[in-house]
Amino acid sequence: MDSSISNSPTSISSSASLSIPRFRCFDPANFHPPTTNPRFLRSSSSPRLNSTSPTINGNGGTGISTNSEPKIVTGEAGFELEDVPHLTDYIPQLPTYPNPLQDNPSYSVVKQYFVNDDDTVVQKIVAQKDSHRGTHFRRAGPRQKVYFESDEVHACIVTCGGLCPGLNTVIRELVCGLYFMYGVTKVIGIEGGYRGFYARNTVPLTPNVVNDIHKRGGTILGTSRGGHDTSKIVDSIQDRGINQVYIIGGDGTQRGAAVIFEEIRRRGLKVAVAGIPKTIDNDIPVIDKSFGFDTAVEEAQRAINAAHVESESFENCIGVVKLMGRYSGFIAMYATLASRDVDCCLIPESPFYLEGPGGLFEYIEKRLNENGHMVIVIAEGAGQELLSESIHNKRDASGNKLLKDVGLWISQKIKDHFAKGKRMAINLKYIDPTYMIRAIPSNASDNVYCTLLAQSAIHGAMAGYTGCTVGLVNGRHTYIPFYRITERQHKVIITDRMWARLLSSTHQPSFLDPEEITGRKAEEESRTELSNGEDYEEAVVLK
Ligand SMILES: Nc1ncnc2c1ncn2[C@@H]1O[C@H](COP(=O)(O)OP(=O)(O)O)[C@@H](O)[C@H]1O
Ligand SMILES: O=P(O)(O)OC[C@H]1O[C@](O)(COP(=O)(O)O)[C@@H](O)[C@@H]1O
Ligand SMILES: [Mg+2]
Repeated sequence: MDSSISNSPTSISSSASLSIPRFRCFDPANFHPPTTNPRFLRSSSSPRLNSTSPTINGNGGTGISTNSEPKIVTGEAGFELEDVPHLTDYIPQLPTYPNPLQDNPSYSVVKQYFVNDDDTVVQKIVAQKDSHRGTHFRRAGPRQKVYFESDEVHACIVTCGGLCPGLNTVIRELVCGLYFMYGVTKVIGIEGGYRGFYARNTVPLTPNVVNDIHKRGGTILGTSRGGHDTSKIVDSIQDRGINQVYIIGGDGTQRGAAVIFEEIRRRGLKVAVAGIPKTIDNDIPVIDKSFGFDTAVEEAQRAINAAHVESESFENCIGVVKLMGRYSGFIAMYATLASRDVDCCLIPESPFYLEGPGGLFEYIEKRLNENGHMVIVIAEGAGQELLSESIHNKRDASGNKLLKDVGLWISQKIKDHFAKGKRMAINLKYIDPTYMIRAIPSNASDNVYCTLLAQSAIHGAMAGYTGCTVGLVNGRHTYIPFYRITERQHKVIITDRMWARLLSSTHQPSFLDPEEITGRKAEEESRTELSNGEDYEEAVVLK
């Protein structure tokens, strides 16, 4: 990267200081969407960047964009930056201040502490000789200039959706990071999720208050589903004089954060909105892995171990463990791979069947005959189509489909099958640790991860970035536009090598006939081509 190029938001707000950057602006006339992805369709008729903007930042210092269409900047060799919104996109001429970190004794020893404003992180790291450089995200980290003075900041933190190990650590590190890195003392907690903005009191958060909370599971702020009333939430933000909003939650929460950001932008408020993605299911795309996931997988080992001990101790015994995973089976897959005691892992992405050749019952009988016991791990969203006769259309307050209890269902089906005609006398021990794996404090490595996520969010908000979430991409912290992580779910790809590793470790049947496998491979391949390798990339990030 040419170091003489200045693309900082500061240089943008003073158009006189603009230098010629090597990034080309988006040119709709020459742009051919590589995919049917809605973000491209949405913006195909209108420039995503001010066409006079020569920099990778904000509004380019030349005009105010009136909506928040994706900010895509293209460059040489297929380089594409999916940039995030900046406060200067809709509030020009914002003053900047030197980053107080430069006077912080702890950080003064760091050689190059501030991140270059034009640093980006590539999404697809496996490349071939002639590969296009592909999608990039803005690198997270502290900037030399900030858009808030320390005593001007009034931050709030909210946690939404289901629990996940590490929520308290993120809260702690947001409070401590704001306080110790940027001298921000006004931080409040919004209680009980989104509805807390307008229906509950707030709690003042100081380093003292949050000092020990990372040792506890859950969230000290409470959480909820539903209750997202955008205008009431933004009214509350405005009335309370909040100017930095830190929102910790999953895909639903980030969708909510995106509309809050749009409303804030519409009202022209100097309020930075930063998301921190939370999902125990690891179902958020783009990012390497969500915080708390490792902790959950580790805790799941205890349940699997118990199932193994039980099943080993009784004749023809089957231990069944149900784990979380509504639409994505990552917890079940990783817990299975880690344990080595699991004989069969069933996930939502891999349809299975019970009866007949190649079915689950046949496999169970075979394993019991060979080994006298077996362990089955089932993700809560697996096999829901088999329960269809009893499927209802109930949804939770956030609109998520309520699942039937597949653990109980499959346990009963197995019992009935072997009881029928006295086929085989079996024992079955069903363990449902569902909430136990998410209600615990995060482990050491998740704690460090949470710290970095919180700090990235703070650096971004202080630097004026908004309307984005922080996320680890190929081991680097980045700022990712909201739409990018809410547009689809991250799922296990069963034609990928990781699932093959699982099949070869458990020796379970794939439950797919060869024709189906070929069909699925072709489907995955065409999806990979269409999306310029993004799905493939998503599938491999956890390898
Ligand atoms: N499309 C949406 N628009 C606005 N708010 C949403 C949307 N989807 C979910 N939310 C809100 O986000 C919060 C959390 O969503 P939920 O799906 O329960 O959990 P998660 O964020 O973990 O996926 C809820 O308060 C819900 O009302
Ligand atoms: O019973 P609850 O609290 O709705 O949570 C159950 C759901 O929460 C999850 O753990 C995670 O879901 P979210 O990421 O949407 O919070 C799912 O696996 C599970 O279906
Ligand atoms: Mg969700």
